[in-house]
Amino acid sequence: MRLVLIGPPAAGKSRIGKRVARLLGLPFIDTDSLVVAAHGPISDIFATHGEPHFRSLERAEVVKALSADAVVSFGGGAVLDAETQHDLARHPVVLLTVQPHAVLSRLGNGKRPLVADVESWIALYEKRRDLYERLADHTVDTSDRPTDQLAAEIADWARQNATQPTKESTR
Ligand SMILES: Nc1ncnc2c1ncn2[C@@H]1O[C@H](COP(=O)(O)OP(=O)(O)O)[C@@H](O)[C@H]1O
Ligand SMILES: O=C(O)C1=C[C@@H](OP(=O)(O)O)[C@@H](O)[C@H](O)C1
Ligand SMILES: [Mg+2]
Repeated sequence: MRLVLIGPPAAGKSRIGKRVARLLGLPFIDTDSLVVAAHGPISDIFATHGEPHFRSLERAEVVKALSADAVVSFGGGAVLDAETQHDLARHPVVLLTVQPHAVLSRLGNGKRPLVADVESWIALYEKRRDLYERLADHTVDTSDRPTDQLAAEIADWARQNATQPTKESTR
């Protein structure tokens, strides 16, 4: 079984994905963690080489991640890649959303070069919203519920829906 979590920064993809993986007894893969392990901090990559370079490193890790039976949490912008969009048609995709009121307290660590504050987060989300929704098979809002509860709900959805070999015929 494979499950992919997408959504805007601070939606909880990394934290909730890890818990979902544990509940399903699957490995957990976070594409950002793979990029950091191979190339160093994301903010350094953006500062030194720019966003397009980060996106190509990210795409390479997405390809590796999608070849494993695992719960895979993407970085928020991984879905901008056209080939990744195409690849996602073959995988069950859960979109995690979060509302602006819940974002501020989650943006603490300054590790996200594209979202310095809630205003930039809103602008980024508005630009990507249609894309996220188009790619998703199931959507869960994470604004006002504890991560354990959200992870249990997503794991239940996955048990019922994520074992189909393909969803392309339903698109
Ligand atoms: N449901 C939630 N309720 C409260 N805080 C959350 C929730 N989900 C995630 N967080 C917190 O929000 C921050 C961002 O979560 P993270 O998993 O890194 O998001 P993403 O990977 O989508 O950017 C982290 O500090 C995390 O602990
Ligand atoms: O949305 C984006 O473009 C990004 C989201 C980040 O990951 P999270 O969504 O896990 O914060 C990280 O990949 C990078 O800072 C770019
Ligand atoms: Mg993350």
